[in-house]
Amino acid sequence: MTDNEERLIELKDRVCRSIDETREKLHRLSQDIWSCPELAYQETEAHDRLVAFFTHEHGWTVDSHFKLETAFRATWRTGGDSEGTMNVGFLCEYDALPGIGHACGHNLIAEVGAAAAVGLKAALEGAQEGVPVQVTVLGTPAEEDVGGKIDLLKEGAFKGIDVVFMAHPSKEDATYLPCVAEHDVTIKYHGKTTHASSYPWRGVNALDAAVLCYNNLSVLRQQMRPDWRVHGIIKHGGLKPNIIPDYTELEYYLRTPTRAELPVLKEKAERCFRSAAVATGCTVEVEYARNQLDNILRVAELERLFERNGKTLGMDFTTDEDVLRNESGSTDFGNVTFAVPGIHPYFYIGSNALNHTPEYTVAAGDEKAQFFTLRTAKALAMTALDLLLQPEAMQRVMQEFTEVKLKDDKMSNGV
Ligand SMILES: NCCCC[C@H](NC(=O)CCN)C(=O)O
Repeated sequence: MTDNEERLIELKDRVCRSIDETREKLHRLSQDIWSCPELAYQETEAHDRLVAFFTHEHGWTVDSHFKLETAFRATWRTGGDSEGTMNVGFLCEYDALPGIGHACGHNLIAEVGAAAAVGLKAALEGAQEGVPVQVTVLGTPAEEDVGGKIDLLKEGAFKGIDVVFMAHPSKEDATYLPCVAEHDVTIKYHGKTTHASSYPWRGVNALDAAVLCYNNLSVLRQQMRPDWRVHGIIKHGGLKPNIIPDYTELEYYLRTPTRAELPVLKEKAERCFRSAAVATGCTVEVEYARNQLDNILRVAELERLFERNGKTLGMDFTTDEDVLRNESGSTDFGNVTFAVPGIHPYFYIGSNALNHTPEYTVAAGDEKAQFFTLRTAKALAMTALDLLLQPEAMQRVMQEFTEVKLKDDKMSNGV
């Protein structure tokens, strides 16, 4: 075994020990976020709690309200010249869902990011031979909405970060799950009110348009690729049965495995929106969210390193092809992966509950989740050490990142 390999093992042990030594503070952090669920862009308490956490940990430079009201940044760097310094990013999410609190376990995402960063710092600050590194923690709000990471990308918050890590609670350990491109769209129909019984023929029914729109999209599914998704709600359907609705509103999510396919689905969906207006005589407004979520650009080398570290800690990564191929969601982390190589693995938290259910909310606040959460943080920090101490591994990551980006560019440009 080479000296470097021995050094890597020692530093990985340090990471695990330091995370274990910080487990009480980390658990309190996670519990405080979990017990005060806040919606996208309204995560003020979570922001303040995380800022306080890093402020009280020595050595961090903390920027509160970093480019966004509820985003933050905490940085720590070893000495040495900035030239050779690798900047390793860890992301924290902390937004909850309406009505069901932390049903996606974002309190645990925050804990993983904080734990991995604290663990990596503790391991490196005591290292005899300096490893030039900057550890950057970014608090990224509103993943469940239009994506705070995308806003932060636009504001340059990821500039200078060489590799980025986060992890997401799930019902199993997975180095990767399909994370697809997604865009929110709001459809508004305008009609004309009249008495629904006395002279309905004099009205223009916006609810009819909404129902036709819903049905148009429901039949579109038969002509969609099986891995595309169209799903939504009628947010406003009218005021009273005897008033022909003159305004209705629907919100839909349109999803395709790659960002290149999304325009194709949008064109088909828009025909559904507009034909409902034609059929009823309504006018229609189609409004897309300011941010489109991109699919995750995968870097297999990062996944391989993470899986190897996770297995040494006992993580049991699923091999269920149905899960690995079909159980997809979206995340604004996808947009980050087109700017910075990164991984977004999933981790078991001691429950078989499904994300976005009240049962998952309970599981995300359960003490039982702590072991699995810290184990994942250790695996992330260990993977960062692989890159820091093995430049050839980082070179492989960058080479692969360049290749997959080129391949995506060609697909997006129809080349
Ligand atoms: N613009 C809507 C984004 C919805 C993102 C959401 N993400 C997840 O559920 C992943 C875990 N948070 C989704 O896929 O619906």
